[in-house]
Amino acid sequence: MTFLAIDVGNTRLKWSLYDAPRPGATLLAHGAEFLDHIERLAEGSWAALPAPTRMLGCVVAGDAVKRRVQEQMELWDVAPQWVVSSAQEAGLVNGYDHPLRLGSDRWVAMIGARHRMLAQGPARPLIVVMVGTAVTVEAIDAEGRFLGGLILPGHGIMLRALETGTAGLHVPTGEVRLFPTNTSDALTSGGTYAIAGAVERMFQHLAQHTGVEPACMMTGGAGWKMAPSMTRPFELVDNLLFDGLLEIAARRFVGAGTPA
Ligand SMILES: Nc1ncnc2c1ncn2[C@@H]1O[C@H](COP(=O)(O)OP(=O)(O)O)[C@@H](O)[C@H]1O
Ligand SMILES: CC(C)(COP(=O)(O)O)[C@@H](O)C(=O)NCCC(=O)O
Ligand SMILES: [K+]
Repeated sequence: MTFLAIDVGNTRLKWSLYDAPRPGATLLAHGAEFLDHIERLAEGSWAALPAPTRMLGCVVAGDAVKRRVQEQMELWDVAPQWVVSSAQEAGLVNGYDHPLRLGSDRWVAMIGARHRMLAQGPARPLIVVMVGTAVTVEAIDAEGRFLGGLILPGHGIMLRALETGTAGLHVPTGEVRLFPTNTSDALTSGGTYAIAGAVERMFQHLAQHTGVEPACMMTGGAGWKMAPSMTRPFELVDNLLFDGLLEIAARRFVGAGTPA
């Protein structure tokens, strides 16, 4: 009983194959492709995989990209299933004005983070930071209620916006510095501290709202870039999205959780 989890963001498709659709399942294979290279999957890294029995994914890159991914999946006899954010799922309550409009990647990452925290100890308020194409900073209270979150441009978008909006900011990538003294360092540090500052602010909001010091988890392709610049203790998790997809899959594919 193999399970394929797919996360299609605005930059890359990430996939993981497990031996079962349940938390703690054994990872059999994994990979990532830029969206331009999706058409390589069926004849490339997916060609030699054991056929997945179940699949669950989340996609925020639009319907055209979703169709391109599903075409590659025709290699196997497995029904594509995509998570849609809902009012509640897997112990989490969605506080968004319109729960369906919340990015499904955000919802799934929060579910993964909440269960990861519960597996480690007692429930606490939780900040979930996802550093991908965009950056999201979510606040969840100790009862599992998603209170709301921030959306910011990621490193790449911030730099491109400054490059296209000005005449004098076409420079190579710099270093993060406390007091940047050249344009490259000023841009790299500005972007990094914009994100770190947003996380710090959300941390304060949640601490004040709940009266308890929140836990903090960070994930996403560019999470490692942020790690040295954070102001609070946090756990850097490889891919919270896959943790979340395993939680949802275990509930959705009931009876399918026992490894073959
Ligand atoms: N090996 C890598 N390939 C692509 N992007 C990377 C890599 N390492 C870090 N990044 C950074 O991560 C961001 C993309 O992260 P990712 O989690 O793939 O985003 P998304 O989920 O939005 O597709 C890019 O903006 C890039 O700056
Ligand atoms: C905020 C996002 C663009 C993040 O995308 P990503 O960086 O993971 O590619 C995505 O979650 C999205 O399109 N959300 C829909 C709007 C919302 O969550 O309010
Ligand atoms: K993402």
